[in-house]
Amino acid sequence: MTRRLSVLGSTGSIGRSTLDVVAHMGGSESCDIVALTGHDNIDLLAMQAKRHNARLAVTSNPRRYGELKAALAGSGIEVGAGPEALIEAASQPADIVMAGIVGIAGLAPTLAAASTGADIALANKECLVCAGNLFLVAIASGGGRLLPVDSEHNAIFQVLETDQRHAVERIILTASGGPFRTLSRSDMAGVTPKDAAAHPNWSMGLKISIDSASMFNKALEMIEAHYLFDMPPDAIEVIVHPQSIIHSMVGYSDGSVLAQLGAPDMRTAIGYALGYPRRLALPVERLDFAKLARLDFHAIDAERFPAIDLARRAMRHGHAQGAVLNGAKEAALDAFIAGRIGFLDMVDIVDQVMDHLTDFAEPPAIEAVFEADRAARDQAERLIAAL
Ligand SMILES: NC(=O)C1=CN([C@@H]2O[C@H](COP(=O)(O)OP(=O)(O)OC[C@H]3O[C@@H](n4cnc5c(N)ncnc54)[C@H](OP(=O)(O)O)[C@@H]3O)[C@@H](O)[C@H]2O)C=CC1
Ligand SMILES: CC(=O)[C@@H](O)[C@H](O)COP(=O)(O)O
Ligand SMILES: [Mn+2]
Repeated sequence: MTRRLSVLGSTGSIGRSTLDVVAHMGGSESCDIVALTGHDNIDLLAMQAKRHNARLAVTSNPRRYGELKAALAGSGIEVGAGPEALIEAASQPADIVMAGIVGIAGLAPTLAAASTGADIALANKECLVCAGNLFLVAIASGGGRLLPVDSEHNAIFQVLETDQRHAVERIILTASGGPFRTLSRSDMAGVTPKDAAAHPNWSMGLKISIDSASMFNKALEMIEAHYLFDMPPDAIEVIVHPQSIIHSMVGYSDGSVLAQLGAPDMRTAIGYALGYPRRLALPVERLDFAKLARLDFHAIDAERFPAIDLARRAMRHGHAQGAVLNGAKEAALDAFIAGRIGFLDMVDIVDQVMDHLTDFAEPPAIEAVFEADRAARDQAERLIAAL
């Protein structure tokens, strides 16, 4: 089967893995590439567009238009730049759109893609974290399917029996624990962005890697699961599983727990979404259980990883509190990467911003999400400046 595919964020970790899956499709499975988008990595974007014979290549950074145009001159590939061109790329008729842009920057183009009725392969977790109900309504009114790509949510999607939804008691998200799984809180105070980006199991973009170290990644994933699977906050558990082999689990009313396992390679989750409901043949490592020998599990230490409690607070509060948490987190993460604040300052800042901004209503439209995001960033910036 040939499907028309657009990749938002094709130059990133998810985008590159997506195109690798496409390149390995065989038999009757293939994709025609409609649009590819990147931001600053113009050389790679142009190379991908040529290699995959894309119809359109767009950089969301308007200052890079000339470079992209020059790189694709004579190729016959249409070129665009800037936020409007990004929305236009996302709105092109396609059967499936991979949402692989990092951060809230992925929200507007993914919503635009959803409204065309395309299936959305959702890697970008911030869409649901910041605009949960709004995003689900956009998917429902567009008529396309929402296919989770985040490895934990993809795992749950794989083991959630649709006709047994009434019997689901809990979902259990696994967390690797990141590079600081065993570090004391006082030692975490001195870590650098490079230390924090060194994920033990997964090769990913810089921001999600650092979020894994602070467990803000898991916090975002709890909120993502809350909306995606319509689960109350108390039915969403997190367990540390250092090997990242079990990607997540679903617990049923008869005591059964179903899990999805696999090597830590995003191509499995991406391939599951691109091929759904069929399974593709993929060149990922096969698990050798004799070599693995054991799988470990530990409770989360909430004192060392307070981001988990912030996620529960955001879910219980509802409304725009996911956007507040994420906006403050994105501002604090940028400040940490820039060397302006320490690792532990990030969670303190988000905590304080969430305490301060509690009055936003349920966002009726994307503008209200951006308003909450902006307020959270402004408040976070004030706290960062005062440190
Ligand atoms: N990487 C992974 O394994 C996983 C990622 N995710 C989620 O998927 C998303 C993407 O993550 P990942 O691939 O690691 O991130 P990367 O940083 O590797 O890639 C991000 C992509 O977004 C583009 N981009 C950056 N800034 C902007 C902007 N302001 N506007 C539009 N596009 C922009 C980048 O372009 P350029 O590089 O050209 O500047 C790049 O194509 C995140 O939400 C992450 O949480 C979820 C599960 C696993
Ligand atoms: C691959 C993926 O989905 C990441 O979100 C991954 O889960 C990060 O691992 P931890 O956040 O559990 O360290
Ligand atoms: Mn994940």
